[in-house]
Amino acid sequence: MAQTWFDRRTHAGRRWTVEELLEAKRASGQRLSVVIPARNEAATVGDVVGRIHEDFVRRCDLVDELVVIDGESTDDTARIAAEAGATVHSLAAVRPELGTRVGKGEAMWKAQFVTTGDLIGFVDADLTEWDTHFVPSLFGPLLTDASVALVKGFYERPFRSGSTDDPNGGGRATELVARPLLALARPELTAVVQPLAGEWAVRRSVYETLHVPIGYGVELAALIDVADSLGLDAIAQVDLGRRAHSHQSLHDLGPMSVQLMAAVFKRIRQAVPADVTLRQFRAVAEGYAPVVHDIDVTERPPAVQVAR
Ligand SMILES: O=c1ccn([C@@H]2O[C@H](COP(=O)(O)OP(=O)(O)O[C@H]3O[C@H](CO)[C@@H](O)[C@H](O)[C@H]3O)[C@@H](O)[C@H]2O)c(=O)[nH]1
Ligand SMILES: O=C(O)[C@H](O)COP(=O)(O)O
Repeated sequence: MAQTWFDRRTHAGRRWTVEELLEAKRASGQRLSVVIPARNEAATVGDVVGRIHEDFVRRCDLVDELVVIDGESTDDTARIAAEAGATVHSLAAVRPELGTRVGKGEAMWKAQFVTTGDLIGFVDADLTEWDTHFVPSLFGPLLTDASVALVKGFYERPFRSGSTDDPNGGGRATELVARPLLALARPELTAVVQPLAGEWAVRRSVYETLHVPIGYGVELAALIDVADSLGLDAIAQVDLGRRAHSHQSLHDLGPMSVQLMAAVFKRIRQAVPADVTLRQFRAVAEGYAPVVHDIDVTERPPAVQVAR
């Protein structure tokens, strides 16, 4: 099943020219939004926003809205993103009556209330090696095939830190958590090459029906829920080439992994507490110092169920 899907639904990047996609967009009358969730990404957000703005907002009208959801950054992320051409919304200012949780998924959920595109594409703000063709490549299957609801990007993932430069060493949470979880819980999704890719696109009409984990479970949840509700064939994947990002520390991937596991557990009807405590240990001179994380694994309801 997984291999059959892979053969049918895997596309080369740059398969469609921008002109072809502009034509498909005009013919279908659809509007496109690009959403960039960003929390303390002052070092990279200007490059990500600026280059997308230049290629697809200023030079042509492929992208109708370029939006950054600023997740309570304490650095200059919001100012830099606005200067580079994005419309910037602070997480807390979007539908404040709904409250605010800090997390990537929260930003992507709230993005639904400040965008209008029929198609929504997500791009991470911490990219250090990437290309603007990511954007048309992700929208290509949605603009050209009405049966596709969600498109995942995939790519080579180097791991670069200090003197380490391993061309395929990136994606620690992907390899140690997401892939094994899918192998156990949803084997039909194991042909998704990068299940955690932050670069993906979805039809609003589908996204607004999904429950959205407030943290890093957002990608796994969307994959599973779209496969369950619309079938595997509603998902496509596109080869984006190479992508590098700023790496989190191993210990910071612990809380992320709890959120990934919680999203999958909930989808196999395994009970999960609303708040999870993760306890890590650091060796110090006097012994071992515990580092305790309280992790929010709640989910937001489908946007269609939220009163406007
Ligand atoms: O509270 C947060 C945390 C992160 N982000 C942004 O989300 C993106 C990805 O976050 P990051 O912390 O860099 O995650 P990664 O370590 O890159 O995690 C990978 O794996 C995650 C789990 O699936 C995915 O959500 C990510 O997109 C994917 O890049 C970046 O633009 C962040 O600024 C927020 O907007 N709010
Ligand atoms: O997607 C992942 O697995 C996490 O973002 C970690 O990626 P990294 O190991 O390349 O930092």
